Amino acid sequence: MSARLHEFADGAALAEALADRVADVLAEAVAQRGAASIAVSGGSTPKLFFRALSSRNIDWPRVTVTLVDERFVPADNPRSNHLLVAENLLQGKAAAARFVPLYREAGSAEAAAELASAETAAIGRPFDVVVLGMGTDGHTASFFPGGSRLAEAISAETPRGVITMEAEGAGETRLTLTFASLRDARLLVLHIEGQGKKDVLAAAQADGPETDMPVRAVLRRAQTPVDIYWAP
Ligand SMILES: O=C1O[C@H](COP(=O)(O)O)[C@@H](O)[C@H](O)[C@H]1O
Repeated sequence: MSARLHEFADGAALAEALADRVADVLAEAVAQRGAASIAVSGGSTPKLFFRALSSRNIDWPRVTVTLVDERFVPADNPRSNHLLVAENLLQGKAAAARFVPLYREAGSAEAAAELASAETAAIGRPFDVVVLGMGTDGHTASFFPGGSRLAEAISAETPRGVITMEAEGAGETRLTLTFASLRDARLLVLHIEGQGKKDVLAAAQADGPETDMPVRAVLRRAQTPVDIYWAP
């Protein structure tokens, strides 16, 4: 599947443009279907974008926000993606959105994944918007090279849902939406910043196994063309 590259002078310009684009797609979904959905990533990259999107004038009570992936930690943990979203996206106008977390206080990460699978399935499919990030190791979502369930996570045969992932570079056990949950989003964005990640992207766009750079699964096999948003 082809990708389209959108380049910006800096992260602030990217954040505003991406927020405009995402807000347009969410508003259109609300107008056409009465509801909209977005799955976002964590990490250090999306903060400015989250703040820009939170100020957009859309019908937020009709918007459901969830996460592409999460660490198996409670929402008050500084490494929680839920916390990042709560502090930066679910603010201002966007505080009225419904948020579906992936972490649950369940007995195990597997039990949490089952609960999160059921609740994310109820959001409706496909997602209107998915915003992915990428690590310098070529992971996206929690599809980590060497991950314990990587083959299952990126298989086209694995159903939509949330599964657990353990990997050396991941720190905590992860909860991640499967590839099938992400591949057909109406707007599928890969948001990366910095020359280092542009170089990683170029490597991912070259030949090689998906298991070495799992972002390749999305770049090669997503049903929706990937919109790559990049700033230095
Ligand atoms: O572990 C994660 O990392 C990626 C990339 O994060 P960044 O800090 O390099 O922006 C992120 O997309 C993913 O959601 C997160 O869990």
